[in-house]
Amino acid sequence: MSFFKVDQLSINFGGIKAVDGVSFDVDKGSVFTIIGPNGAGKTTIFNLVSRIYEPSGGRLVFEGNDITHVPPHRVAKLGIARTFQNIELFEHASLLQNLLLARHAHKQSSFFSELLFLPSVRRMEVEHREAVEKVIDFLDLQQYRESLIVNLPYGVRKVTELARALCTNPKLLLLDEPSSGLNVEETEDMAFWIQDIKNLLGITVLMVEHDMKLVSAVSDRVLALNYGRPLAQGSPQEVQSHPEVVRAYLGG
Ligand SMILES: Nc1ncnc2c1ncn2[C@@H]1O[C@H](COP(=O)(O)OP(=O)(O)OP(=O)(O)O)[C@@H](O)[C@H]1O
Repeated sequence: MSFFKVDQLSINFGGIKAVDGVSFDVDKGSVFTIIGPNGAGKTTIFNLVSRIYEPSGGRLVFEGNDITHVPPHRVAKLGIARTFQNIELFEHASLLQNLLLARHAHKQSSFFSELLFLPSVRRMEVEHREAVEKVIDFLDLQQYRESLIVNLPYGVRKVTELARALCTNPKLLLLDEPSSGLNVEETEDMAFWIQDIKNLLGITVLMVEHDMKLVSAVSDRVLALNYGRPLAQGSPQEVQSHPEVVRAYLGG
C-alpha cells in the first residue's frame, strides 16, 4: 500500500486544464518534490491535496483512505500539514504564541471543559506547551521564542512557518517553495532542516521547489510538470537531465 497516492488528478479553471491527469506515489519516510516552470500547476496540486480546491477528476488516497472529498480541517486532523509560499503567521504575536495557536487550532477541547478548566484541559495545556517547546528546540529557535514575528528576519520567519506546521505532529508535511525569499546560506540551512525532519522525525515530505540545488540535496524522487501534465518522474538527476524537462525549462 502506498503511503500517499495521487491518481489521475485533474482540475479545470474555465478553459484552462491547470492539472491534467497527474499521478504519483509518495513513499513513507521519503521526500517527493514537484518541479516545473511558472504556471505548471504545482501550487494547484498543493491546493487540491490540502482540499482547498475540489478536483474535477481523480483521487487522493492517504494511508489507504480516500481523502478526495474530505473537508480541509479533516485533512489536518488526519496528519497532513502545510507551509505557505507567502508565510502565513500572525505578525503581531510572538513566535511562541503563533506555535501555541497552531496547536490549539489542531487539537481543541470542548467549550464546557475549557470553561470549567477541567483536569483534562490542564493536561492538554501541558501537552501543548511540551510539544511546542520540543519543536522550538528542534529548529533551534530558542532565542526568538518571545519575539514578535514582525520583528524577525525573513529567514527566521520561514523557519517559524516550518515550526508552525510541525507543531501539529504531521505524518505528511507539504512544503510550498521552502527556499523562496531565502539567500544561498539560508537555503542551505533549509536543506538541513528538511533532511532532519525526514531522518530524525520520520516525517514524509511533499514539496514544491524551484531551487534545483535544494531539490537535488533533499529529494528522493522528483516529478516534473508542464502545463498541468507530467513530463518526467524519477531521481533528481534523472529528471533534471530528461530531454523534455530541459526543453520545458529552456522554452524550446
Ligand atoms: N484559482 C484559480 N483560478 C483560475 N486559474 C487559476 C487558479 N489557480 C491557478 N490557476 C491557473 O492554473 C495554472 C497553474 O497555476 P499554478 O499556480 O498552480 O502554477 P505553479 O506551477 O504553482 O506556478 P508558480 O511557479 O508560478 O507558482 C496557471 O495557468 C494559473 O493561472
